[in-house]
Amino acid sequence: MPVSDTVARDDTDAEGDRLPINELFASLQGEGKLAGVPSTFVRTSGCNLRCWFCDSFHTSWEPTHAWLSLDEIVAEVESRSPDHVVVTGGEPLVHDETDALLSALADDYHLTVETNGTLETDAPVDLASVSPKLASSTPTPDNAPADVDSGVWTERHEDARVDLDALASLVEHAAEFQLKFVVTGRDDLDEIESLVADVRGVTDREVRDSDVLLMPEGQTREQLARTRTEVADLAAAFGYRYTPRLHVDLWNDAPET
Ligand SMILES: C[S@@+](CC[C@H](N)C(=O)[O-])C[C@H]1O[C@@H](n2cnc3c(N)ncnc32)[C@H](O)[C@@H]1O
Ligand SMILES: Nc1nc2[nH]cc(C(=O)O)c2c(=O)[nH]1
Ligand code: SF4
Ligand SMILES: [Mg+2]
Repeated sequence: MPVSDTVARDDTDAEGDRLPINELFASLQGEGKLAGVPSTFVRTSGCNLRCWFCDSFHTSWEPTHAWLSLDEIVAEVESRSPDHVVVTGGEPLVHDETDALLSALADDYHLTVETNGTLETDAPVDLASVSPKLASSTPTPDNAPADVDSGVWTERHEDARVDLDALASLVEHAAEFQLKFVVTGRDDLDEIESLVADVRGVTDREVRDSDVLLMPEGQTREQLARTRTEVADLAAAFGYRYTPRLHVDLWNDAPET
């Protein structure tokens, strides 16, 4: 089961702003331009979307978490050795307190934010890792995770999954950015081309083809083995960058990897 379904920590009694934390661990960045870089991951719980394929089920469809104060989160980050921190989720930007966490870490760490691109932030970010969601991510009664009534979420997800203003803001705000698309097959490429053109149309910042990353859909080694060669071939054909999912290859996306 990718990401933690039980939470090792208790809710805090400490004073101050808090965030719902599903897991916090050191690993290697598995995805994107910084793949392979030792990084501490802070995974918040809660999301405004419901991708059918979400590899973090216990932060979206069925959130589990402990509430930790920002001071406790910073202390847990400081107790680990990486100088890169990845704030992810769930969708980290649904929580106002995420901005305060980023500000508290900014002087001492390289900060990546993994976001679905529907929300903005004013906080310091070194790499905005933006993963806009395509039509192929939308949950239906057939593909949604078991025991979930997807009817409501089909419409809510479809309505919310692309926000060009938020995408422009994220691309302009961070020191660096990447647009990291989850690709399920050739049919996704027309929408990616159209969305990249739309983003280029709403920002003055240059969006190079090398800022566009194609990532194969797959939560397990077996699933990835079925998708990655086609996605790599599509990246080569369209001139975009391919990103592996190293944590799936190496650890089969076990919790805290
Ligand atoms: C769990 S999400 C959390 C951050 C944010 N909610 C988002 O979607 O970007 C982290 C990354 O995993 C990707 N992802 C989620 N499920 C996936 C899957 N089944 N296959 C490939 N990538 C996936 C997301 O697109 C995103 O880039
Ligand atoms: N190793 C590793 N790299 C990652 N890069 C982005 C991740 C995420 O869940 O946001 C992730 C993750 O869960 N594990
Ligand atoms: S936006 Fe991210 S966390 Fe939310 S459901 Fe999709 S992949 Fe999961
Ligand atoms: Mg992950």
